[in-house]
Amino acid sequence: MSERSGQIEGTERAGADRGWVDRDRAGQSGVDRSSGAPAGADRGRSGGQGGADRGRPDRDRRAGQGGADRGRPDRSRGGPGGADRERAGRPPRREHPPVDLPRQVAYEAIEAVHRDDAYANLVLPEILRERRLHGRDAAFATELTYGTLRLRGTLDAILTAAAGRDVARIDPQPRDALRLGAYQLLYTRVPAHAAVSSTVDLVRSVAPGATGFANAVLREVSGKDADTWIAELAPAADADPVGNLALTYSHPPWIVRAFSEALGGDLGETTRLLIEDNHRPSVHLCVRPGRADAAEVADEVGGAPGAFSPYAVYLPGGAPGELAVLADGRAHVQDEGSQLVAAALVNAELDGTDERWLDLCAGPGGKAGLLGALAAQRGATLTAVEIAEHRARLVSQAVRGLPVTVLTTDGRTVGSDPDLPADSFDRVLVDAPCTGLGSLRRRPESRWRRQPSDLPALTRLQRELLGAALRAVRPGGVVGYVTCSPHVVETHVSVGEAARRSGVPVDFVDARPLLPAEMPGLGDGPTVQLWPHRHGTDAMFLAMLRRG
Ligand SMILES: C[S@@+](CC[C@H](N)C(=O)[O-])C[C@H]1O[C@@H](n2cnc3c(N)ncnc32)[C@H](O)[C@@H]1O
Repeated sequence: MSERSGQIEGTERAGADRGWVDRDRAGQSGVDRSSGAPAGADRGRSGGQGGADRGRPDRDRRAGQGGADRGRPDRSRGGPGGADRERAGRPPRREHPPVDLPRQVAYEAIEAVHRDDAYANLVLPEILRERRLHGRDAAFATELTYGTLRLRGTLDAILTAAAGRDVARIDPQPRDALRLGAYQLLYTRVPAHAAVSSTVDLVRSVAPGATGFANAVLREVSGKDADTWIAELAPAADADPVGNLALTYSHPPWIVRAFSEALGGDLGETTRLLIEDNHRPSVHLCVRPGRADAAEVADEVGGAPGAFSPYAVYLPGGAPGELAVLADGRAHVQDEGSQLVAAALVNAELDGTDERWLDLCAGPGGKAGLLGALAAQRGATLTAVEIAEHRARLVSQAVRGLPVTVLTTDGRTVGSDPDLPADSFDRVLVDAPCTGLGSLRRRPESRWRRQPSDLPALTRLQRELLGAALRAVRPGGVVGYVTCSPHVVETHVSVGEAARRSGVPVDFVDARPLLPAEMPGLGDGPTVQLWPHRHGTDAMFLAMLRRG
């Protein structure tokens, strides 16, 4: 038994070469802070959700929908909530056959993601806390939740075949239970009888009428292993390579196509990326320069210094928990790739003044935290702009004690807002709202939620924000354009269009020397694309521009 499978019951899996199962196996609460949503479509995925919101997107809060009235699953089943109901004078729920708690928790998290548009990395820790699930049980619940959500595409194809009808025609509750059951059967070492009987118990408790159906479908699923199902169901690789990869590695075809295009059509490398996307990455800390040293913090938290960023520490488990180093502001949670692209802005050479820095899309404040700490060391100040109020509040918290002014406004108002004068900043970062396709590892459901139809509005915003940045920067100053998406429309096309339309002279700066010298696989320049499978980071894109 491997080190990993020793941590939780029966999760060593079939198909190890596909990297389907989380490697770190611990509860993740490291919310990825490197991406955001456009104004008006802000899904608030990077925090700011109070406990009552159960990790649902902000639009729910704006619509005034409280958690309790959204028909969330009844937490009294098998948990402490039952006694609460009685104390509150409400009738106890009908007793159901007991469902073991880790699977119940995983089911509730998956259901909340699909029914309420919740984010797994926000809603799961909350349910774990409510249900007081810790240690191995919490790790097992996390594994089941993340794995089932990631592999939904493949699982649905298999369930469709096994059920003899499209999963879309199965009611949502038994459908989610079946996904959870099929995941255990095909991708974990949970014994088949345990996977089937626990799932049938679950279905009996949430959709009693579907119990027999679920039993029959799971028995059909259990008749073949994952590889055999995939060989039967995936389109032939030579006739439809994208369709084959999409089904085999559980990504929507449009995302496979986008990755392949960004990787120059190299399907071997695309495959490695898809495999990496199905792993859960470790949580990275950014140790703030001037406040602490990465090697010391690595010792303190039992982690390892990052491979590339001088500020990075890799945490050993999946969850940063209540680390002192986070509480006292010496570090924040941030993917190493995000650290590298923020630091690259500061590494670019400048002639003349170097005092006024601008972060035009700052919420929730990961890069502003690092830029603010670097500004403090260099005697500069940072203006951090964020359009969404709650995210601007997060920025203010993130930059406490640093020479940073937070403005809650539209970054496109450069030139008309007196706080954002044109031609005046020495360094400007545009960490643009994007599809977030570069951080699918951290958000298991997002590959199914994002749609190609999201692209036009996002790319328009990206171009407008980069145009504003090019107005804000002084002649000779530098602008860093960053996305946590490798989609070429959001990277090369957006940058090219914005530069062309800006009306100011702009030159590309080779971004590669602005990253650590030992970093492999940075391509031909002048832009840089980081990759999970090459660098262990999110797929951050960086273009560095100098205004003439
Ligand atoms: C990718 S996220 C930025 C992540 C951030 N730099 C960090 O490292 O934590 C993009 C942010 O831009 C904000 N945004 C969207 N439209 C904006 C606009 N017109 N002006 C300013 N901010 C905007 C979003 O609300 C979101 O918080």
